[in-house]
Amino acid sequence: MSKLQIVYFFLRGRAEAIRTLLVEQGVEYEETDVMPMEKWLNYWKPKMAFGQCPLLIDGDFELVQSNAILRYLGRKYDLYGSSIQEAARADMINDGVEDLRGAYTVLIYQNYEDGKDDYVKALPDKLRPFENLMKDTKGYILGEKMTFADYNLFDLLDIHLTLAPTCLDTFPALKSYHSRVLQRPGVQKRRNSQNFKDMKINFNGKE
Ligand SMILES: N[C@@H](CCC(=O)N[C@@H](CSC(=S)NCCc1ccccc1)C(=O)NCC(=O)O)C(=O)O
Repeated sequence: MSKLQIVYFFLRGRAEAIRTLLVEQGVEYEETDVMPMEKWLNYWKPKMAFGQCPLLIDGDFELVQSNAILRYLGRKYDLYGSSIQEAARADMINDGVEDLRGAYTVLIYQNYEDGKDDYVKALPDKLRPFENLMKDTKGYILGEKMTFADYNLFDLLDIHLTLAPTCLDTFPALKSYHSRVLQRPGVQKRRNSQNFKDMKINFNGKE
């Protein structure tokens, strides 16, 4: 049985939630760096359905779109709740994560110097919905068991704590949630790995 393979840039970016899920679930995987840029542009990019990575290779099955990859792994490793309503709640929150991740990506790659102050000022209004959604849970998005969406929400909060270290200070549920996920043994295993420590968050080094 060949190992799962992640094809992406050597950075956290849109693959970190995937890596953390796999490490914590005890699933071994190999990582393929798409660089140098010539290799990305001439070899890997043309292979990608939408011209972008990450790509997950699972035997003869290949999947792009980071959220589709997370949902696939959620189904594969029983990280998608126990009912259609629970699955839908995980989907809803993951879609909310994607909305904020998209805004973060625009800031980082298109408007960092001029846009950071306004982004950080507006951040509480973007985080409050997550605080309201998480304040009554028993630990994670669906209660006591992690879901694929928890790995994405955790990564989203984590990269925002780098951007704005006090951004969770007025959101106690999110602050305790972030710490709770961070302290999970599998998450610690990922975070303490040299591979994680060597990776920037974003391609341009801005964070
Ligand atoms: N909806 C997709 C988006 C994937 C995506 O944006 N991938 C980026 C990498 S992830 C990311 S946050 N990209 C933003 C900026 C960036 C550009 C180039 C290299 C690395 C990062 C990519 O493949 N860029 C290279 C290219 O388009 O030729 C998903 O969720 O997987």
